Amino acid sequence: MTSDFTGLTEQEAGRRLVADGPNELPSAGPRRLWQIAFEILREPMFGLLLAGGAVYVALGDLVSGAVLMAFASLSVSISIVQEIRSEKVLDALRAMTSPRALVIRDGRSRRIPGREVVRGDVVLVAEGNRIPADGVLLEARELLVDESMLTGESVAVAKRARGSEAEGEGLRPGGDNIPAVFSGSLVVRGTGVVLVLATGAATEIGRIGKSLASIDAATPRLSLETRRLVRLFAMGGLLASVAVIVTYGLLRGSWLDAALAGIAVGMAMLPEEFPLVLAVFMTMGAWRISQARVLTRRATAIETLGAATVLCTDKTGTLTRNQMTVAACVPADGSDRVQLLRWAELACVPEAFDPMDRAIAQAASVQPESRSLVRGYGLSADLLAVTQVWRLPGTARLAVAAKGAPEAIIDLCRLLPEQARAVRDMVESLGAQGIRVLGVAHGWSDEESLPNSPRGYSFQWAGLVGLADPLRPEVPVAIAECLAAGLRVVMITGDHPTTARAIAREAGLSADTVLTGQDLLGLSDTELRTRVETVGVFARILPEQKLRIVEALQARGDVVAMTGDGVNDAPSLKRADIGIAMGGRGTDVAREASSIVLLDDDFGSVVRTVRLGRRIYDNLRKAMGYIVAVHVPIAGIALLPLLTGLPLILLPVHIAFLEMIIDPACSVAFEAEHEEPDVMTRPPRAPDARLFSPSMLVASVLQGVAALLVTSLVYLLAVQRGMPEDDVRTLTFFTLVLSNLGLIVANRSFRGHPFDFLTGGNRVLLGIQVLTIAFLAATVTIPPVRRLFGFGPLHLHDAAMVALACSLLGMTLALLRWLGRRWSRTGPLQRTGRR
Ligand SMILES: Nc1ncnc2c1ncn2[C@@H]1O[C@H](COP(=O)(O)OP(=O)(O)OP(=O)(O)O)[C@@H](O)[C@H]1O
Ligand SMILES: [Cu+]
Repeated sequence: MTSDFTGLTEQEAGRRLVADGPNELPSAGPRRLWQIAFEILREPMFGLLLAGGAVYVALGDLVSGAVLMAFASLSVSISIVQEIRSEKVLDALRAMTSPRALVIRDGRSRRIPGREVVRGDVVLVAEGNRIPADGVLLEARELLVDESMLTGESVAVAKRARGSEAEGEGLRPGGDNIPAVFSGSLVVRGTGVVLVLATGAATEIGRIGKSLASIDAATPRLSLETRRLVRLFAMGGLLASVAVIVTYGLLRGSWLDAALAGIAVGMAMLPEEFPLVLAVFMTMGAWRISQARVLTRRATAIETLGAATVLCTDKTGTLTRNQMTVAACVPADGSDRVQLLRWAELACVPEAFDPMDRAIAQAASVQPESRSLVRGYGLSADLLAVTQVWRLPGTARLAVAAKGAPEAIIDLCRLLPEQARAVRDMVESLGAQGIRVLGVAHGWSDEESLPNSPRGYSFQWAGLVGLADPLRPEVPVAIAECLAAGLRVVMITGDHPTTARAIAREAGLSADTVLTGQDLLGLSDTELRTRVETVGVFARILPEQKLRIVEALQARGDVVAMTGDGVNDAPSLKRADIGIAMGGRGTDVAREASSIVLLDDDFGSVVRTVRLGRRIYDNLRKAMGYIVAVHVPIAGIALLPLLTGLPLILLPVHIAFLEMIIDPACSVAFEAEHEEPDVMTRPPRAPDARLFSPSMLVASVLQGVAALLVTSLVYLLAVQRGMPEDDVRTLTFFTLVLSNLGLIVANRSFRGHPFDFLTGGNRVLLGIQVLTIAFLAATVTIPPVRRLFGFGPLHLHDAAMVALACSLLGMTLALLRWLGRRWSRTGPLQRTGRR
């Protein structure tokens, strides 16, 4: 049918694309620069920096005021650059999720992004597609479309081809049997050829102004958890800062100094890094995953992936290549291979792109003839067979051909028990070699009485056709990796149990227990729940039954990842904790129901994504742990002088300096951290494990307290030795900055070597460490900078003291790490998921 249309030329299409604009709905779109800037300027940290600057100016210290302003604008610029980068990433991902359209241009069919469809394009639509634009139907074959998106009416409507050139213009959605289709509606069944009349905002859906949401950027659980913690810290910071201003003002009388001290405390305790880190990790994570040719449609997927305990995978196309060849033919008695293949070919949908049909057409190598299709019967839940009725040249009667699951064809042919047994034996022996077996039947019919079901014809057995579909080469390794990572892999297929088992064995799955769709019917939900624990292969499963399997697994506490591609898979993909759609083979419906799309349908990508998901989650925890830890000594050193009446150390400039290290360290440096050696050998994280678990908070606070103790020790010793205030500040601040670097190192790896960034393990981190030390050196060697920070000279024995203190801290942190690891090996941290 496609050969009847030539469509537009590429040049013409290009011209129209420029003239009419892309086929997109005006959406919220990417945020503009000023919006990003405005959001950043609303951050309380920026307000504190400004207030600090104002107080310095009021004190007559213009230089410090200006420096604080400079820090403020620097941190705003960094944030803006970061945000623009994330916008770009999200934009690129959005473009990839936009549905594709199969158009005919220059007489050839080509798959293009939906946004490039133009007026006048000829688009082929099939079951599972979203209609990319408004248009009139040139052809329609059993076409049924769901227009609920536009009409709110949930019953799918039938469509027909237009009767004349004039028909089709000005039609509105809704109403049965009209020859027009509309952008955003969904093909539920059948196929059609659409001539596009309107695109983008000119479509019906564009006029309503609805948008097809593509990426859902929400991270409910993580962001909720983070928001709660931020609120807690912010309240604490606010209270502390007010308390400081009041007590300082009352005790020492100088209210401007009091304000500076209060602002410093506020800055020290403000947890502005949490949301920053979450945003950076989620966008960078989506980007990293897209590098593995996998698209995340929901940011939550990254989080959930690491917790998955069961992976339900389909067989054809995911574990196997979906490249079929006819590997065996068993014709009926008195017939031959040529006749069998000829009937098998007649049982195929014309111009099919189903690999089975293609393989059969190729093996049959039929000559073109002037046959015409009279009627077709598709696969249905109660009859796994496809039947076609043809008018052939030279015969008055109609030829009927059917092919499908052998049981279904046996049923259609009403074979005698012993004949049926012989067929089943043959199916078993072919299936045991991993070959998919189809039964073929043929018959003749008289014109007048075409029945509503294939069962209404009288069929003769034609034989069996075996199709080989080899395993993808990467599958056994990928499956072994999943198993090592504590991820049980279960096959769910529509194929025959014997074939399914053979392929499962080859892939390295446990195939000892096979449950069929028939068995499933006889099981109650409770029985199924106990059975799913041991079943490795589900065979002859109807897509609708997948939902029951997913629910049974979830009822046992499993976190289920599940692959799928068909329209009927959508409910189970949606229900699964992580729905994985095939980007190449999959329908738009399946994609929209999934949280992850594999762009090249490669099973190996699932494993790579699990691995990345675990790494991202690990790094997120490390970053969050570091942020908690580092604020303890900063807040402590800001408050200590106020409690003891000793000289003040930290002014807003110092906090700004510290934040300049902390921000990039916790976001980009931790994000770039490489994976733990055991990412894929440890069991999945418990599904209810919190990002901020009490044990993690305790560990971080302990680290922070260690840093605070060491820094206070230096501070108190310096005071006690009667050093001038500037010298005390220098010593203390140096210790604080170096402890900060120590805390980064201590948190960057759970198990790996903490110092391997020195050898190139994490360049970003190395850069940050080097810059920090350089800047620190500048604060004592360049006199104006030194004055700005209120530092004295750093003598050799002072430096030795700092070094000593820092080594002490290093040892304490190493001890804490060791203790933490021991505890996590034996203690409650070692969770293996509910099983
Ligand atoms: N185009 C077709 N022509 C004839 N029979 C078909 C066709 N498609 C499917 N069948 C029959 O229906 C059965 C179930 O098909 P279904 O598409 O549900 O799963 P599958 O392709 O076998 O495997 P998987 O679920 O792993 O993708 C097939 O095993 C086959 O016997
Ligand atoms: Cu901070």
